[in-house]
Amino acid sequence: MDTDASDDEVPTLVQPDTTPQLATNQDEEIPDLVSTSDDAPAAKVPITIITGYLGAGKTTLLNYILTEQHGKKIAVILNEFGDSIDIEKQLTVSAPTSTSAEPVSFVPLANGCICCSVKDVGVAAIENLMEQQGGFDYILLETTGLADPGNIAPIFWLDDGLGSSIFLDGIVTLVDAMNVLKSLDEGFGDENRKDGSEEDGHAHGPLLTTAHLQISHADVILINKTDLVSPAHLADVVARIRAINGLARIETTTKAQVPQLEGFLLDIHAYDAVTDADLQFAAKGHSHLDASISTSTLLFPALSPPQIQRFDIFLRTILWDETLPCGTPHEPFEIHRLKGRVPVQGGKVLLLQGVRNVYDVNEVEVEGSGGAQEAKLVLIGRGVGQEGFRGSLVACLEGVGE
Ligand SMILES: Nc1nc2c(ncn2[C@@H]2O[C@H](COP(=O)(O)OP(=O)(O)OP(=O)(O)O)[C@@H](O)[C@H]2O)c(=O)[nH]1
Ligand SMILES: [Zn+2]
Repeated sequence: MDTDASDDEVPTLVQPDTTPQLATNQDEEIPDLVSTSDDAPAAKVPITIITGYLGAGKTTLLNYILTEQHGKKIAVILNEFGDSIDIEKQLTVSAPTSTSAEPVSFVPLANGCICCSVKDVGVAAIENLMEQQGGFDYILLETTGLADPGNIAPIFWLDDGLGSSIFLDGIVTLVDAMNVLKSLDEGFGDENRKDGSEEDGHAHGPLLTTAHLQISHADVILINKTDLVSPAHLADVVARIRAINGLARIETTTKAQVPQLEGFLLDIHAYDAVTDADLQFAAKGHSHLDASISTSTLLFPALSPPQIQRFDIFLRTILWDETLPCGTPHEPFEIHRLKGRVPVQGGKVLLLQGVRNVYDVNEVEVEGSGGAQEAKLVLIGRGVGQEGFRGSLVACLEGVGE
């Protein structure tokens, strides 16, 4: 992809397979295991994607963040026009000031922030905007209510080698406490809704809705509008959402007022290091509370050095081919998010991150007894709770089929 910031074209949304970043299934090479120890280039601007079903409170959250004292100069980017509320309304009255092919409007906001709107978001488009307006510390991208973050996140989750001036910090999903269970069960008015019958004529199991996609990909989930529901209903909502996404941090809010911005919503670095704390919510095994999407955790012993390659084959096959390798029969599945910490005998740990078919493995040195710890691999998606995952992993690590 051309990342030249002077490029006049605003790129359209690109899929992982057209973007030379990290490891994708178009790049059949085994990704290098790279150390994270080398110096991170300074002054990269974090981008947080804010997603959520229609009316969940995305704009309310943006306004809250912008009016809080955060000491940051924030650029807000909306990837749609034509909503009648607050920020969106201002957009329609401002004149385009950009030289890019798509109309872009800037609106000054409180705290020296700006707001702009791009029809098609892309890294080069955003880098352009930053260059024109200058000096921003943070970018918030509000997606449309029916957006699938699994299509958006890989665009911003870029290889360091591309030298981008922005990096994906995290995905925040707003959920409407009153309506979310209905959205999960019915997917009303939902363009991403997938039920049993698909083009290939196979049944793919229970209904998958936009609400599922937005929850399964999230790093932070705000269950908003708690003033409209009873404590019992709220408890049901929390349990259902935790069953879908065992990795995200969950907070309940009214008017999207989070207790803390820094380190909770902003600057969370959800796509770099994987800490034990990041994996603490994901219980052993998996839950059946939601029929469509679940979180499943695989625990296994530290790898021996020759098993690193075998483990990578396992990862590549489940993420790129959506099949279980090493001779394991399985039902259809799809993986939305993956995180893991996998110790290797001798004191290294593999830190794993994945979104859809894009993944990254970082090998880091650890102090002390890294090799003695148990490995933990957390998968979020459809069909990830099936027993075959464990058998396939064990068979691959044993070298079956080599
Ligand atoms: N009762 C209640 N209303 C809320 C809460 N948070 C937001 N709202 C209201 O819900 C409505 C929708 O909120 P928005 O912030 O516009 O939601 P959105 O996700 O940006 O909506 P779209 O952009 O249309 O998808 C507005 O009228 C808000 O004032 C809350 O916690 N409780
Ligand atoms: Zn909105």
